[in-house]
Amino acid sequence: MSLLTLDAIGVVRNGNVILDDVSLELSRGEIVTIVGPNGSGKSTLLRLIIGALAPSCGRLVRDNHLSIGYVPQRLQIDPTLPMTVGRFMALPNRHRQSDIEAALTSADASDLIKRQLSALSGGQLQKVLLARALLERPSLLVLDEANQGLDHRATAEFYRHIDRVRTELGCAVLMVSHELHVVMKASDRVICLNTTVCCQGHPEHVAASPEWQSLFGIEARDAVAFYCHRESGHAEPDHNASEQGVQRHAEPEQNARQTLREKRACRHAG
Ligand SMILES: Nc1ncnc2c1ncn2[C@@H]1O[C@H](COP(=O)(O)OP(=O)(O)OP(=O)(O)O)[C@@H](O)[C@H]1O
Repeated sequence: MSLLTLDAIGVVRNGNVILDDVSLELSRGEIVTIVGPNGSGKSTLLRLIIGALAPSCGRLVRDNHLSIGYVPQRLQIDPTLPMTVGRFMALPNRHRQSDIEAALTSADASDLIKRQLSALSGGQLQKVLLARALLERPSLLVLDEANQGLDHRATAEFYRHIDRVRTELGCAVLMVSHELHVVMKASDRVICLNTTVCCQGHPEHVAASPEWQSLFGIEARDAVAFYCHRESGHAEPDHNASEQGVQRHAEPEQNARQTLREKRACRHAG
């Protein structure tokens, strides 16, 4: 059974359609990334999933045992509020000190436990937020641009950590990121959102799809292909989206498929 099912979800705010006809499913153990341009509805979709926002239409079904750990895009901290990282980790639910220390160590943030929250750098704060989200051992970890502020090396370690978390907890991971080439390599499935779901599937196939290229350009495709190729040692990346690897949802693409079928029919006929 899926952890989470969204069926034809729409969100309208102040007369603006922010999400339209969004359907998706999430299962335990998978890492799924939502990509899309600025203002395409990614954070709204995450807020809907964590229950901070109600859909205007459609159906959202959560598994009875679903528990969500959420790492927000940003956290406003009052600089006058005295609050150490250790204290912050114990809110709102109490945890054993040993569990807090283990979570911070696992997020490479053990040296921050006595520091003031308001004095952390952006990258340090993200590590602490991730550690706190994992304390609850969620069945779904939701990350909204959680690698913001991390340098190149810390970002690579961050995604290795997410992969370990997925294995250890068996949870699903749903994340949003603009670091397309890095985040896509770390994902099992990519969902390309632009108010509605344009296409979804295996990262390399999505990056090679026409919908992706019309949103992000050829350069983004090549950056992803190069990165995947270099990291995996695979043979030459396939720039032609395979029909198995990517599900598209745009009308022009249906026309393209039709043309493809016609071409194949011609080839067979010839
Ligand atoms: N309460 C609201 N009322 C009206 N419009 C809103 C509201 N909340 C968000 N929007 C609009 O919805 C659109 C999607 O916003 P959202 O923050 O979900 O996008 P995003 O894909 O996460 O963007 P970014 O990549 O820039 O973080 C934006 O145009 C935003 O201005």
